[in-house]
Amino acid sequence: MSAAPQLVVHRDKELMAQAAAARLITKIVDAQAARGYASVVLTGGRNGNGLLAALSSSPAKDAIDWSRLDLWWGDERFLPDGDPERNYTQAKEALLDSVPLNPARVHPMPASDGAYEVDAAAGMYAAELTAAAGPEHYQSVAAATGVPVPTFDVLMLGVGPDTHVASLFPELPAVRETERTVVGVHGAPKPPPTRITLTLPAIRAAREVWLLAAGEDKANAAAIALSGAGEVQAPAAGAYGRSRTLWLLDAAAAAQLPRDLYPPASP
Ligand SMILES: O=C(O)[C@H](O)[C@@H](O)[C@H](O)[C@H](O)COP(=O)(O)O
Repeated sequence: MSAAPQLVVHRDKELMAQAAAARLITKIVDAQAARGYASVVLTGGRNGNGLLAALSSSPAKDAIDWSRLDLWWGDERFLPDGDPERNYTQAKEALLDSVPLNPARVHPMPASDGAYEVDAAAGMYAAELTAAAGPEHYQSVAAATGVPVPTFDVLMLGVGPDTHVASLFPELPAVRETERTVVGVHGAPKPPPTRITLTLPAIRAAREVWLLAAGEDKANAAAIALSGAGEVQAPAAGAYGRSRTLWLLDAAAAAQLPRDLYPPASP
């Protein structure tokens, strides 16, 4: 488990998106310089898509070799391919359709109009993750499950007002999962009710986990998750990386943090 979460608070959600995009560009460029490729897990939601849109408009995006970037998803709404509510559809619109990615390295989660119902579809994605976990990933076993997954350089997660991350909602079965890396979700409180999600063991295989929280509707969730709540009651509290856990907030989302947690450099 990484050390205590690091917090960075930005003035507002627009600046948070821009600064997080710049941070991601640098992380990807550094990973590609060090290992020849980078592996990133995207998140759905307004903050996640805001970051992608900010990245799309950044002149520095061309520093990334898009052909050597592996993209995965932390969760997906189990809807037909192309549905505007799918995280993959929204990521394509925000960024992916405007950069020269290698399609073989982009791994959307299965859609509901494919060959599998949601639980089997989740199993297929778990198998795809394991197949991608080559020898250089040998150490990235999703702890507790024993199942190999790729060594993600950065895994990003939006944070819901109820402290959910990916499609891991408080008290539902998926947040308690310790055997599998990807599961189907039924009856999610955030529509649509049927989803696919990485589990906490898979999330924790990432080198770095970045949690994105902007807006006053996230203030209570951030305070709960960062004040020692349990991961079943507050899934965001269980989202941490092997070497770094970074909370990227705006001032509104940080408003209820205990003063001793509020980073000194914040505006
Ligand atoms: O499928 C989804 O909806 C997301 O993956 C979900 O986990 C999202 O990131 C949070 O609900 C925060 O969403 P907002 O950033 O829109 O508040």
